[in-house]
Amino acid sequence: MYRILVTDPLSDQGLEQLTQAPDVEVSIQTALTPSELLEAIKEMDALLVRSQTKVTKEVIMAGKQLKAIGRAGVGVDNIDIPAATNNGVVVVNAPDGNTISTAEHTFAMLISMARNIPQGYRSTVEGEWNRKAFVGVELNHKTLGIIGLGRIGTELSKRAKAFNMNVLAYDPYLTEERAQKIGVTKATLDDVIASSDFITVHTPLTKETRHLINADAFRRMKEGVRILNCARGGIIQEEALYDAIQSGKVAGAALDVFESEPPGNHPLLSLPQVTATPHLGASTHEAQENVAIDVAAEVLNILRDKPFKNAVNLPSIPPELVEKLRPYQILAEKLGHFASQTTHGALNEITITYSGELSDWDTAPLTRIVLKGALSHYLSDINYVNAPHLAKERGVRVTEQKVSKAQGFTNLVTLTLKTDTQHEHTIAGTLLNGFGPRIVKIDRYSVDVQPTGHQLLIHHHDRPGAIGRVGTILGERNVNIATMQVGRTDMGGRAIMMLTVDKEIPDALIIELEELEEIQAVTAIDL
Ligand SMILES: NC(=O)c1ccc[n+]([C@@H]2O[C@H](COP(=O)([O-])OP(=O)(O)OC[C@H]3O[C@@H](n4cnc5c(N)ncnc54)[C@H](O)[C@@H]3O)[C@@H](O)[C@H]2O)c1
Ligand SMILES: O=C(O)CC[C@@H](O)C(=O)O
Repeated sequence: MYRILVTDPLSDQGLEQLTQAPDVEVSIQTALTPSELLEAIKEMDALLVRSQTKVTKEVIMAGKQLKAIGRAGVGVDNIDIPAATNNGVVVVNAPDGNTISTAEHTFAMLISMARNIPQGYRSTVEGEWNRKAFVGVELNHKTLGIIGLGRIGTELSKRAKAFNMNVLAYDPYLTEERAQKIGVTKATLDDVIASSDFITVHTPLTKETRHLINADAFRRMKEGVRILNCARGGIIQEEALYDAIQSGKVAGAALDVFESEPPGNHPLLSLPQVTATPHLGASTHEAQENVAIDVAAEVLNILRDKPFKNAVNLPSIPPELVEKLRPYQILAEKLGHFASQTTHGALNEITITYSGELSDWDTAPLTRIVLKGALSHYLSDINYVNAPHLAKERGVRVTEQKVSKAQGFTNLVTLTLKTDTQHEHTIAGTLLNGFGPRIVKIDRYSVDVQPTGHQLLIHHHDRPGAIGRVGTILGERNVNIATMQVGRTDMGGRAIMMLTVDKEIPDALIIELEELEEIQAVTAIDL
């Protein structure tokens, strides 16, 4: 039974798929204090939040069973992503469901700011009829500068164009081709700052975007510019905005978000030029239903070990690549596990070489799987999310190589592992069309081993009777040999046996085998 904690209000439709799932127990506890949250998270497999719950490192550490955090919305700045990654917790969001609502909200704020609708409303309900005080400006032919042309920025640009506005867009990832397709002018940040009548930000809050709009930026803006922030508090420096409004440089500001929420008695709210909403961008029935349904489905997929798409702390993989890589996942996992059980000493370095058809693909997801397997012998809490991080933290150098030729195979994955004892160990595997994964090389020896079940890797001297003696001892101990492979470098030299046996080999039997004169080392492997 999976236990899911929901700590912010989520739409009923989203929750329904959780409450009706036979393998899920849902606990809805909104408005928890930080210490109550630390207690409530203890036994939980997943946590679902919107933007109110602060998912700190302490919360993540307290969630000993935690596997997934779902954010019903886009921004994940209320979640400590590095802490989640380090603890192997997948963070997923619902990036698409509230795009239209937030773009519409931004546009609503843009028009209402241009026409002083909130101010006019307030004055009218207070009994005044002041038509002179609220003369506005048209949007027609004005320039809207959009900083961050992602999902919301793009939707907003369509609405602005419908109102005959010129749209300038700055986004470091915006290509000329995409700008043309959307029908906006690709601009530099300086251009947007200096040439716009309205400036709106639609970026995430990052190191680069924190205080992107600061006193210096306001100095370079047009007189009478109007500013919007329906993205994240902190992108605009609030004191600088206050000063720019007071000086007359900025004619109006429409804010849905603040550096600290709720903003309380914020100086900006005392200015008549400022209109504000309480983080309402995504607050429509449609958006809340969309994001809750999306994120609940994603979290269920994670818990049930099914594919999921919107992970924030895992690289996103295009669907066509997921399909291509899927058959290789088992091979990668088996090779990693094999390596973890047959490498002796502390791992210093692992090189993963992808050859043949694999050399043309993005193999980073396979590398995560190999690493998870290869380090699983040393680290109990390792998973796909934290494997690269834990490898780095342990000082394991990871290198990925691509080689077009695959030594006679269509594809080949080769792991070369080096330990602190200067021991170097190589394992190579391939995916045989129709037959699944095979280990085809162990150090210098060519083999053909199906990586499954209980196996014995025996290093021995190539002498008559060695194989027979191993077989006799196993037979006497009632261990049936299912398959056997022998490899040697040269006649009478070093050799290996790879046996698949029908049951787990006890330690005492390994010691007994190692006592045979021809045997150098015996390793039991479970795959
Ligand atoms: N007010 C709300 O209720 C509400 C609702 C939804 C989303 N949001 C916020 O709106 C923002 C945008 O959401 P989205 O879904 O469009 O995200 P998105 O990821 O689709 O778009 C963000 C864009 O910002 C660009 N960007 C990143 N760094 C930049 C920089 N330094 N300068 C310029 N551009 C930069 C990215 O390239 C990307 O195109 C996020 O901060 C999100 O949290 C707020
Ligand atoms: O949960 C909300 O309503 C806010 C969502 C919004 O800020 C987001 O980033 O998706």
